[in-house]
Amino acid sequence: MAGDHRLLLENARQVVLVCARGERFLARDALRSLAVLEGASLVVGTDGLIKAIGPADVIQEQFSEETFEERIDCSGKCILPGLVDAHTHPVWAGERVHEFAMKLAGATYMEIHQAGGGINFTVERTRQASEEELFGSLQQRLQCMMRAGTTLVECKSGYGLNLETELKMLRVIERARRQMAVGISATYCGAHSVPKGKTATEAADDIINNHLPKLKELGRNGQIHVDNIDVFCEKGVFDLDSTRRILQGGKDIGLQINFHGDELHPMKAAELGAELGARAISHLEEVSDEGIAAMATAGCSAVLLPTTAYMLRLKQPRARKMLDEGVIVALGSDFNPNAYCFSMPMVMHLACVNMRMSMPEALAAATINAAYALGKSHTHGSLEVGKQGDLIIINSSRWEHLIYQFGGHNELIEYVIAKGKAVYKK
Ligand SMILES: N=CN[C@@H](CCC(=O)O)C(=O)O
Ligand SMILES: [Zn+2]
Repeated sequence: MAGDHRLLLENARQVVLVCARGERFLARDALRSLAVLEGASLVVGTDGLIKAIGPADVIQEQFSEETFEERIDCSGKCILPGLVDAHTHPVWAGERVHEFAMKLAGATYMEIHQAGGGINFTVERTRQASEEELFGSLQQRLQCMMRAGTTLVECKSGYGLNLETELKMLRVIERARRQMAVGISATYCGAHSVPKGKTATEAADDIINNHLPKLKELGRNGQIHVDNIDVFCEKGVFDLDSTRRILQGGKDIGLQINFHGDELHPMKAAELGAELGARAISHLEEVSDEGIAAMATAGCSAVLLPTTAYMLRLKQPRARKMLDEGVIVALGSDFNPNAYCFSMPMVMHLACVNMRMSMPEALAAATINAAYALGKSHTHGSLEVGKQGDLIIINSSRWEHLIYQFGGHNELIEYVIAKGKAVYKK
């Protein structure tokens, strides 16, 4: 049914704006409490953007003569921004549940990786998979993420390593970006592992001389849109020098730098990222004090991944130190065959319990700061007039239940809305 506006959400107990003054991220004292309206309504226009937010009686008065394609009574419920997942690997084929058993029995991530398991195992299966098969599984995975409240997600390639399969993965991500309601930030991660038969230097040369020029060409003619460049900077994978060359090459063709660093060993990845103007660095379990300070000064966000430290029983990244020093902290699910988790509400819960973040810090990290990590916080990550109408409605009178009820999001989330249209309804 056509209307003057797309959606009216009426009389919510709480509308969690997250921020209300056009902030591009929240850090330090701004994280003490989030902007929340009580007894409020929200309007999304036919363009999918938020048109108005305010006290329920004011909105009722202001829009009394207008019509809406859909109206939802939110009495007793909370409205929050759609969640932003700043780090996922959702395109792959094959099964690695057997590796979970190996890890439970004591094997480390790197022992499995060096024995040909881990990323390289998934690379072989993904190379063999058809584009159709990869798209089908990606679609299902993204639907599971949306069901858990995610409306913007970063999606990496990186299980191809050769140009042919990396492009196949990026085409699959591009198809999802065009066809699905969820917002996607696409990341080229051809340096996720050193392919068999090559050294890290040879792999870096191949990426710089062959992969990046092809990406530039495909981006120019509108075939594939890639936002970010990623490298797994790790002992036994890509060293600091190769990482630098690849990231700089990506930056030179206009990509945002957003890479894996200081996960299993201290690599000085944070220092490198700050120097290169990286938008984000993920993991950081082993980051140095100097690296934290450099990231804070450079406005380089830290994408923390509580599922990884939990599943691999690693030491937790020092979220408190980063927050205290003014680093922009974001969160991601790290969905991949090693960390099989679709749920940002569970990620926020783990961040609170295991990394000692507060609930406002965790929600900001999973909304405005995650959007910042993807270079999209001017359009996503908070409920403000002019931003995209991506939001969730939960059946609870306080927003904190979304974090508190561990694994309870399926019961709590009543609607997931993207650009003002319900993409999930309980
Ligand atoms: N650390 C590197 N990459 C992934 C793991 C990928 C895999 O094991 O398949 C991560 O972020 O956790
Ligand atoms: Zn990752």
